[in-house]
Order: sequence, then C-alpha cells, then structure tokens
Amino acid sequence: MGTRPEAIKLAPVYLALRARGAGARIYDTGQHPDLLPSALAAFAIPDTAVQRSPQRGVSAPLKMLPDMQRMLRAHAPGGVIVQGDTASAFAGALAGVLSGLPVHHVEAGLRSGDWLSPFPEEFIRAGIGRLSAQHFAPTPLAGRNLAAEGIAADRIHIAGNTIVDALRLILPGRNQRKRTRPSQSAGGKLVVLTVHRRESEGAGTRAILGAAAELARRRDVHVIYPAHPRTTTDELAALGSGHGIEVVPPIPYADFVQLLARADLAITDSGGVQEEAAILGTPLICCRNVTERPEALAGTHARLVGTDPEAILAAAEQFLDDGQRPAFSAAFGDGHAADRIAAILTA
Ligand SMILES: CC(=O)N[C@H]1[C@@H](OP(=O)(O)OP(=O)(O)OC[C@H]2O[C@@H](n3ccc(=O)[nH]c3=O)[C@H](O)[C@@H]2O)O[C@H](CO)[C@@H](O)[C@@H]1O
Repeated sequence: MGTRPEAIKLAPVYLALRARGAGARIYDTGQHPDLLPSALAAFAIPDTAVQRSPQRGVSAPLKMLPDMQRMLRAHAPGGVIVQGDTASAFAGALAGVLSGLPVHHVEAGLRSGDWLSPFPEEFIRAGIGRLSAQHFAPTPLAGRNLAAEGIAADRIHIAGNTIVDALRLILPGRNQRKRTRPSQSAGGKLVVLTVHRRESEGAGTRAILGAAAELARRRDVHVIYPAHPRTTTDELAALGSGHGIEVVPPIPYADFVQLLARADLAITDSGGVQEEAAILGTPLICCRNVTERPEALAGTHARLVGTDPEAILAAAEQFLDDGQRPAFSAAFGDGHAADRIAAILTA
C-alpha cells in the first residue's frame, strides 16, 4: 500500500488476518508519505507492523519494485494482497507475480468503462485484474464486471467493501449516533468538500472550488474543505474571498468520517468519499463525468454532475433546501468483508 485510501480499506483486512492468527506485514511504498501513517494510526496499527520504503512521492512505488521483491524473498509469504487501483497496488501486484507468489486483489472489478477516467486508475485496476489469483469484489456489479472479462467464477468472491468494515471500526454506534444527530440549524448547513482527482486538475478543480465559493455566499451555509496536498495555489485562488469556506489541512480519518456523518451535503470527486456518504446517509454531489461506483449514486439524494459550476450549484441548492437525508445504503456490504477475505486466504 502507499496511499491513504489503501490504508483505510486494507487496515480491516490486516486486523482480520491477525485475529485469525495469520502473520501479515504491511509494506508502505512511500506514495503518500504525509497521509498514510495517520490513516493506519486511526486503526491502532503500530509502526512496527509496517516496513517503509526509503523513497517518497508519486514515483516511489515503481522505483521500489526491486526492494519489494527483496522483501518478498526475505519473508517468503504465502501471497501478496493489494487493494484498489493506485500505482502502489500495481507495483505490489507486479512484485508478487515476479516473485512467483499469488496476488489477491481487494476491491476488484470496479470499472467506469472509460480508460481515461478516472486516470490512471481505470487501466491500473484492469491490469491488476490480469495479475491476480483471487478477486475480492465489493459488490455484485463488480463481480459481474470480472466475469465479463473472463475471470473464472471460482476466483471471484463477492466479499463486500472493506470501507464498511472501516466505518464500523471507527464509528461503532454510527446508526444510533446519526438518529440523534445535532441539528445544524444553529450553525447553518454544513457542507464537506473534497477535490483531488488527477483528471480534474487545473480547470476542473477551479470550477468545483468556484461553485463551492458561490454556495458559501449563502448565509446559512458553512463549507469545510480539507485541501489535498496536491492542490495548487492557482486552484485555491478560485475560492475568492473564501467567505463561508474553511480551508483546512487533511483531517485525521476518525474526525473526517464523523464530520461527513454530520454534514448536510458532501461535494466530492473522491472514490472513497462517495461510498462513505452513501453508507452514512449524507446527500452527495459527485463532481465527475463517470463513476465506477454507480451503487453510491442510487436514490434521489446523490447525483453525478461533472465539473460544471452551474450544475454543481443547482444540485447543491436543491439538496440543501429540501433538507431530506437518504437512508443508509447497504449496497457496499454488511461490514464483515475483511473477515470473509481473511477466511478465504487462511483456509
Ligand atoms: C476515483 C478513484 O479511482 N479513487 C481511488 C483512490 O481513492 P480515493 O479517490 O477514495 O482517494 P482519497 O484521497 O479521496 O481518499 C479518500 C479517503 O480518505 C479519507 N479522508 C479524506 C479527506 C480527509 O481530510 N481525511 C480523510 O481521512 C476519506 O474518508 C476516504 O476514506 O484510491 C483508492 C485506493 O486504491 C481506490 O479505492 C479508489 O478507486
């Protein structure tokens, strides 16, 4: 693993393997050196469980391929587990295959159908699919995508998405908490904004931030925007005066999901935040043209709007004014995906 979302989605798998008495070690490629350690800390996974690459940054994963192969030779594990669609996941899968080990893919089978969006994730996850022995699909739709690509049925497991397990670990009483959610009326409507997709870089990000700035001009709206480290000052300038928008550094995972659970609206281009908003029953505006997670957009309070500022603003105003909250989505599983995965891998 190398990024924050991989740490969040693999932490439950690591904990489930340990709970079954299996030895498991984490290799951190160094792709998100500022975000990954804090995500693992949210699950109380100690630093001693992690082998860290000496490289840092987006090009670290492929540079670390020889180091990963050395590590695999030294520890001789029974297999390599990778998650999702990052360069780190691809490098880990390649290191496993080159070392003659079976590779197991968590969150397998997501497809947007457009190789350029999200870029480069769509072709990375399809490539990992070619390298993997076991495919742990988060939803039946993802399982069907894999079957359509010719993967044998006995290698596809509809396990559920480990993001539900992560939320269960971090917010144990979330349903109860949600019903007694404090009213936002005193402080107005709370909007959580995240923007980081590579295909939105530049003009797309400026358009999304401009729409959020316009929305925040409403007196009853307060936007919290944890800016991704890759956001440029030129993009941030689209916030204008910044009235009503709180720009903050990345928020620790436990605090972030509590904020999302309380929010009246999430505006995002993130994969994980789409899923979490659906699971937590928070209205969602997805600022992308296509999604590999259509399950998150079911229902009337989630919409795919692209990066057109007028479309973002219109959807945001509609959701905030009607004040309805969607039901908690069960589309991503029951929160026991990690244990299913661990059971299959330790059988
Ligand atoms: C669009 C896309 O292809 N995204 C991929 C990307 O994730 P993704 O787009 O989800 O990546 P993000 O960087 O948005 O990370 C989202 C995660 O970070 C958390 N968060 C966010 C903001 C913050 O301040 N604090 C915080 O903890 C969110 O709760 C969420 O769980 O890599 C994942 C892991 O390989 C894949 O599963 C996704 O498919």
